[in-house]
Amino acid sequence: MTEPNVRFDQVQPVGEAAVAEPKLKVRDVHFYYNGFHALKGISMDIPERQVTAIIGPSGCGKSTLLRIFNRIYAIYPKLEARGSIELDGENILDPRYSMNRLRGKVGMVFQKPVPFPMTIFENVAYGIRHHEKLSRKAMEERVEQALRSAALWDEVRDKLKQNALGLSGGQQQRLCIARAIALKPEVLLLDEPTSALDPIATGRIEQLIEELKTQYTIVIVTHNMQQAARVSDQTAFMYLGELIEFDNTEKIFTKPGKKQTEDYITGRFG
Ligand SMILES: Nc1ncnc2c1ncn2[C@@H]1O[C@H](COP(=O)(O)OP(=O)(O)OP(=O)(O)O)[C@@H](O)[C@H]1O
Repeated sequence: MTEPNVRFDQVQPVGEAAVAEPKLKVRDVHFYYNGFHALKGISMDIPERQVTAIIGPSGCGKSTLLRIFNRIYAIYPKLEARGSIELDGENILDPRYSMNRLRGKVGMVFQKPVPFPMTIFENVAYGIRHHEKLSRKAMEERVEQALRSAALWDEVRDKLKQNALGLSGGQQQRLCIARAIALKPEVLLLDEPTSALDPIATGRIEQLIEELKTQYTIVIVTHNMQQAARVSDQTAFMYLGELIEFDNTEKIFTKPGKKQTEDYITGRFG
């Protein structure tokens, strides 16, 4: 394993998508799975209250990068991240940045909806209780607000005490989004959030992403290039652990700057 010998403030982010006030500043990030070099010097600026999509062929490191943004890897031994990721100016990879604080600021929704085997209400309330002590009334308001933001309230308002596992796949995924939103995060990470859903449920989630970006900085990993083109403002194309190109989504899909990007979006590989 080689130690990258750089000063992070000297590393320039890739692409035109660099913005004046990024929410997340990623600088020379390397990631190792038990010695396997999975991310190779990623630098990018993720703009606030916009949707940034990460695309690329299977195994290129999309999910690895996304998971670093809330340091999920830290719960596993032998996984190691190098470099820096500043969230509002503070390096979240620094072990002194508390996990609890990070989880409050950066929410995550996974590929397969995984509601807890408890009531719909409790699914949303559970995480809040770990972070805050609210009165019953305040908790009810917070849960309702989260379910409304996730465009699920009207469908579940009369069955909050029913088990969440009885919801459809699309509803379960919106519940997982509500659960993440309930903690009032600033950044929302979505790891292929619609890959287990039918086209109608997918459309609802895409519409929801459009609405949520007025309040949250969203980063989405998707295999579906049409989806990246539809929902995102910026797109990052990765290949073999490297960030090849990062630019406005329209530019990436109409006039990519790199041949590898063009080959990928035109279906020549991947
Ligand atoms: N737990 C792990 N242990 C060892 N290697 C891993 C682990 N997870 C991922 N990798 C490797 O790291 C690289 C990046 O994986 P990652 O899951 O981030 O890719 P991806 O672009 O999200 O792929 P996909 O689109 O197939 O989900 C791959 O080579 C993968 O085999």
